[in-house]
Amino acid sequence: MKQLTEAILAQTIRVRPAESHKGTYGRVCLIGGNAQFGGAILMATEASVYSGAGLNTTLTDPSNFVSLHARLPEAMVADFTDQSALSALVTAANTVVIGPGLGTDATSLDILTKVFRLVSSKQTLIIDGSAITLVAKHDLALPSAQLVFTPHQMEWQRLTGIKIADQTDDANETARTQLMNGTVVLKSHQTKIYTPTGSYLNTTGTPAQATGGMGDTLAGMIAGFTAQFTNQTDAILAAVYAHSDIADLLAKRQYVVLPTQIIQQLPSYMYNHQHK
Ligand SMILES: NC(=O)C1=CN([C@@H]2O[C@H](COP(=O)(O)OP(=O)(O)OC[C@H]3O[C@@H](n4cnc5c(N)ncnc54)[C@H](OP(=O)(O)O)[C@@H]3O)[C@@H](O)[C@H]2O)[C@@H](O)CC1
Ligand SMILES: Nc1ncnc2c1ncn2[C@@H]1O[C@H](COP(=O)(O)OP(=O)(O)O)[C@@H](O)[C@H]1O
Ligand SMILES: [Mg+2]
Repeated sequence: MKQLTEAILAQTIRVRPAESHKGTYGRVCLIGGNAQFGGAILMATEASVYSGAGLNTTLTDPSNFVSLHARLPEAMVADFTDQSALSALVTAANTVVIGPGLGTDATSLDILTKVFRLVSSKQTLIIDGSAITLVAKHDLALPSAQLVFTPHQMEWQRLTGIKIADQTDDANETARTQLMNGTVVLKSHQTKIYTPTGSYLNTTGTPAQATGGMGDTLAGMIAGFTAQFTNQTDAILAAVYAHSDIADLLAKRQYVVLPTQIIQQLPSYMYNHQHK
């Protein structure tokens, strides 16, 4: 297993070409946030916007529209039960993220299965949070997209049946290949990334990060990075490294690091680590 180093940042974060526009930096569609978990999709969306994705649309429960717009006027919104909006927005996206705060009821399952039917092989699909739990519970067939699962250890246990104590590198890599030809970001205090071209250990991170919404934020960062940067594996690795590296920097002076504080740091952090 290779160790992730700071080199992944400059390798991935390019200097923006002058001749460009918002479309150059990718379209992200984020789906989640039921009436109870609106904060999760808000944080994922904010992370994608602050990572620099050119156009961001959030499909969520309408009860989240006002809070999302009040915080983040840059994002567009639509009702996640609106079939025609879902179809148009998912189809137009480069990267789709589904699951933060989606919930696991019948409506959530219906939205997830519709999204699985809509995505195609050129799109990156990030499956997080409730969406992982739903795939596991209903044994859903996976679509042909560039798949990225972002489970914590219990979500990985639900998906693969491998108990947390038995989640060794060999077992995880075998489970990944049985599941799909995509990437697994297995989150813990030492996050590991299993990709079709190799496995990586993240070397950044702090217990100051152990707070609700931290994974939702990572899912949004992975969306923002994959939408903008060409090499999808590098984009995922750079997002994982940056998410926890920013937390490490803040934790030098803070007891706890909030997800939204990491998000606030993204534009200056990426400026400092772009390709020279
Ligand atoms: N502000 C919002 O809107 C927020 C909304 N959220 C949304 O809520 C939805 C549910 O997601 P979830 O992760 O909160 O719940 P679930 O899937 O039941 O997993 C928890 C169980 O797993 C266990 N566990 C074991 N190892 C673990 C590990 N390494 N990391 C984490 N857990 C670990 C853990 O063990 P325990 O804590 O009991 O020791 C517990 O039994 C999802 O859509 C998410 O996006 C949240 O993001 C919060 C902020
Ligand atoms: N002790 C820790 N050390 C380093 N990173 C941690 C620690 N605890 C949690 N994290 C990170 O926080 C995130 C938690 O993700 P997740 O459990 O999905 O949160 P949520 O669903 O509440 O947003 C992961 O990126 C994980 O690596
Ligand atoms: Mg989570």
